[in-house]
Amino acid sequence: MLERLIRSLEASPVMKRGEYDYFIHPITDGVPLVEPALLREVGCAMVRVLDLSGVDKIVVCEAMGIHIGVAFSMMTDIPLVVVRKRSYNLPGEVAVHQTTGYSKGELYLNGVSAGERVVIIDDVCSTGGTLRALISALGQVGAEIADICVVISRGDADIGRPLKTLVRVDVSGGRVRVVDTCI
Ligand SMILES: O=P(O)(O)OC[C@H]1O[C@H](OP(=O)(O)OP(=O)(O)O)[C@H](O)[C@@H]1O
Ligand SMILES: Nc1nc2[nH]cnc2c(=O)[nH]1
Repeated sequence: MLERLIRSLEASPVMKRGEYDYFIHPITDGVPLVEPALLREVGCAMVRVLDLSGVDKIVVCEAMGIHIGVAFSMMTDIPLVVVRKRSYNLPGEVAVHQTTGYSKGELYLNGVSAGERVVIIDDVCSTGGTLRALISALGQVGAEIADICVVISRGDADIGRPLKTLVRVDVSGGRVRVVDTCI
């Protein structure tokens, strides 16, 4: 089922961001372009693996969660919340710190209330810093996290909760290899 994703990942270029080996792929970077068939394949797989029972909202992070979140929201009719990298100073906004393998910044959550049931989706989990920040922000507003899924995992980050992954990759020697798939 994930043939397009697997084929395109194994053709991904890898570049250095400082010491970090960073792969470049349409789903994780939006470049050179995002094929609708690839986006559909990812969206359909996420619909199959995620537990959506009673879910009120989908939570994604700017920027590379957005296209996946839009596809998933249109397929499931569940509203989408985008966690932003700048503040809107709206009442109840929650700020958390994000650290990745190559960057640091702040994330700002709006639009989720206490008691709401959400799923988190994202393009990739590497150090887990982004997912831990999202989990912390959702905990601070009192939301219930029903499920979490990323398209691609690299490494074995501990996010303190179960994480579903469409494909696991190894990035070494300047290459991406798919080592496991969930379906
Ligand atoms: O597991 P981690 O080490 O946290 O890495 C994963 C995060 O890295 C990327 O986000 P990034 O903040 O680089 O921004 P972008 O989505 O704007 O490219 C990606 O979209 C994930 O959210
Ligand atoms: N595109 C891309 N995004 C990432 N986010 C965390 N690691 C990576 C990576 O290697 N490539």
